[in-house]
Amino acid sequence: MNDIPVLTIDGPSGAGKGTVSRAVSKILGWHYLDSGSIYRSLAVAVLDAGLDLNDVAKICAVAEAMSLEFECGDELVVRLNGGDISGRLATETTGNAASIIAAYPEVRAVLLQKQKDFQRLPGLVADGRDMGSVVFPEAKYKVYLTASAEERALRRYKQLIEKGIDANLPQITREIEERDRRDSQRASAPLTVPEGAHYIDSSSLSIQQVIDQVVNLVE
Ligand SMILES: Nc1ncnc2c1ncn2[C@@H]1O[C@H](COP(=O)(O)OP(=O)(O)OP(=O)(O)O)[C@@H](O)[C@H]1O
Ligand SMILES: Nc1ccn([C@@H]2O[C@H](COP(=O)(O)O)[C@@H](O)[C@H]2O)c(=O)n1
Repeated sequence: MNDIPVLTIDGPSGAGKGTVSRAVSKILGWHYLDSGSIYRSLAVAVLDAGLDLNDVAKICAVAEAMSLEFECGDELVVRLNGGDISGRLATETTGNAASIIAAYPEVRAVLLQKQKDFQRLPGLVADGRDMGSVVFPEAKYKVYLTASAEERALRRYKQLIEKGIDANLPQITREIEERDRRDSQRASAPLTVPEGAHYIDSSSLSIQQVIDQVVNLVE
């Protein structure tokens, strides 16, 4: 435990955690941890190595060996072992593989310290599934951000189309529901509303309304 303030924003896929966290971290002048991008980067490394997604020992070895660099500008730039993989992180293939390997407690244990290391002055905004429950349980401010599965699927669909990535709405809805089920039912660090978290349902809120609520919580 130290005195560096942390704001955790947890919630299911497509709830707006990343969008809101990036904006709030800029307003506060705090650092930003997109923990999902760490799991996604590992998924890219594992898929590139042609590993079986059930081979926990080899996945852990890849997680221990991988070097990740993050550059937080307008767009997040992520380098895996020196190579820019930013363009590959947003796909549903990467997200689904990330969700499968994230269920292994051994994998989570390897990635735990890499996430804690982001806690630096003047403060940190951390988004993910277990930020307020496991990685930063002592965080001063906690938010649980959600929205209906239909709304989240629609947001993800529009986001992928805007990025020029081929997308199919019924398939995305199925995948989001499957990911919700896997992330919230796994035994290790499941998606949950952390104790003391401020609950926001953004289904009918604009991005700006959510940002304002979160900033008010801290200020
Ligand atoms: N309140 C909102 N109203 C409308 N669109 C939103 C809202 N919040 C976020 N979005 C849009 O939804 C999409 C998904 O948002 P974002 O990537 O921030 O979600 P996320 O919770 O970080 O998802 P993941 O955990 O899968 O990375 C983005 O295109 C974003 O602009
Ligand atoms: N703290 C976290 C963050 C992410 N995950 C897993 O990674 C998958 C991808 O995350 P996104 O936030 O980028 O969508 C997600 O579905 C989780 O399975 C996690 O377990 N813990």
